[in-house]
Amino acid sequence: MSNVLTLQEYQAIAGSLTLPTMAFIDGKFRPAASGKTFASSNPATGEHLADIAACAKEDVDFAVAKAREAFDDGRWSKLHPNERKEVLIKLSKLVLRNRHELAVMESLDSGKPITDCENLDIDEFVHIMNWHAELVDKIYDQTAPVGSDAISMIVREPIGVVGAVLPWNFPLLMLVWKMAPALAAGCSMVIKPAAQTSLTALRIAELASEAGLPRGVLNIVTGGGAEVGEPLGLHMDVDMVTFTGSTATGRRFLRYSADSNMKKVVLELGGKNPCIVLDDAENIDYVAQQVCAAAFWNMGENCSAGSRLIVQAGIKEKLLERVKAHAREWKVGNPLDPQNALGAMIDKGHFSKVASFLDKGRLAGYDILVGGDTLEGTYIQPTIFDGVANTDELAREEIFGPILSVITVNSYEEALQVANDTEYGLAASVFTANGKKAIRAAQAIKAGTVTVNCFGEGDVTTPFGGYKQSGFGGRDNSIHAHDQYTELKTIWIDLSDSAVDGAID
Ligand SMILES: NC(=O)C1=CN([C@@H]2O[C@H](COP(=O)(O)OP(=O)(O)OC[C@H]3O[C@@H](n4cnc5c(N)ncnc54)[C@H](O)[C@@H]3O)[C@@H](O)[C@H]2O)C=CC1
Ligand code: BAL
Repeated sequence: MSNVLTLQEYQAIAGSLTLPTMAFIDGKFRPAASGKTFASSNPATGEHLADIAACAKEDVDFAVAKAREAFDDGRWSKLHPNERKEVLIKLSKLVLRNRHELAVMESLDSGKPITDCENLDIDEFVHIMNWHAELVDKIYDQTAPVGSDAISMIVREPIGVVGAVLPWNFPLLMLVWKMAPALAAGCSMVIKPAAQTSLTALRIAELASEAGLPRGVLNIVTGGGAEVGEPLGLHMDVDMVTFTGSTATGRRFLRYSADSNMKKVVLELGGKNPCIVLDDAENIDYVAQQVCAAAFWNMGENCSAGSRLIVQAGIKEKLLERVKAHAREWKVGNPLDPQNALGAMIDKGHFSKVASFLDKGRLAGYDILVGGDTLEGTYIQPTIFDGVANTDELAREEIFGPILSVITVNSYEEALQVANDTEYGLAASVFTANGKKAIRAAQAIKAGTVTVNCFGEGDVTTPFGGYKQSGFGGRDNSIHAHDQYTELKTIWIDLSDSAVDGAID
């Protein structure tokens, strides 16, 4: 069932929103200790949205202290799993009750199209939250096969205080990817949303409190990367940091960890993902739709965007004809208008970066099959460049915009070689009617997720993360995500007759 309203209804909601502006620490909205704020604006219109607390190290220290206090006294970490589950499911219900408000807030803050905010971000938030909540009272610990003279229990304990540093491209979704498993496992959190997109994280924290999440368990500290992200990464009392964002910033978190308390670090980073279409692919119209979705969905502001189309020469002409037709269906414009599939780029700086790749493509003399221009404001046309070599800058850099580079290959083997010729390894898609080739390709491609005859990222049941410089230390989603917010402990109990208190009369 679609939950989408009309443009007029969304505009009315936008006009009546009360936007959160303060950090959320120890169960309360609070200004930054310095009293400073930063301006947050609507990327589609440039209009001022809110002045948000510009937090810094002392706010991070306060939030971590409160998260630690909450963790250590067990108000959440030691609750019966069933009680944690109930609070998180209540949060999901509150999200659904406030869905239109949250969807509009997300769209205004990020430039994302409202239909995606409604049908993807909100629905997935709820689904993922419920899945992890439901998991925690159904999983069991283990015992090891150590013989009859001992019992050896292998138990999982929540890891402690988790710092999460989030990107701006999927504010709600990245929040729940981190927050659902960490909270379900019993951790306390200090979360730093991207400065461009703080609003929905703050509102979720408020709803979580309404759902019964004890104070101090979920803290949202707003502000810049250097001011908030860095002190969180360097903090001596944070047990783990989970990060999604650029590879360059991810690298910093490894250094922060090494320079502080060797906290666990999980990184979900960039991608330059291949979409391989082999000569024997069938249902070309569907393949073309998927190629476009891979390249253009979320304005290409997506770590798993299929930004390299690696096509075998024999099918190229037929495929590109359909790809061009489908690319033109991706309407760009006002994110609040449900007619539009693409909204605005996140900010002027990022818009200029993506636009510079349009210039580079023109200068390089590639064939522009579709688009190639910016539109008034911070909009970029879905663009397809043909004739790109895999060694060219467009095929190597993560552009994070709706630009597809077409690379032609002559064989299956060449397709795989080109697909793997990248520093990244997040995701890949392969289109072929030959099952054996599909499986061999999926095995050969060095990427965390390989989809066959479709584009996608899996779902909450499947781990998401990268090989090579696309990821480090763990995965989002699935039971593996749950596990990474826990420590493994062995408890060995000696039952032998010589054990201290073990003799049986
Ligand atoms: N993998 C992904 O999902 C994402 C990839 N990117 C890529 O990164 C490029 C640059 O975008 P940015 O927003 O600058 O990404 P970024 O990786 O710098 O930002 C992500 C998060 O890290 C924080 N951060 C920034 N500098 C930090 C520092 N020194 N210490 C600690 N935290 C810090 C930011 O405030 C934000 O919360 C994009 O063009 C895109 O290619 C950006 C966002 C998400
Ligand atoms: N596509 C979900 C993860 C990301 O873009 O960062």
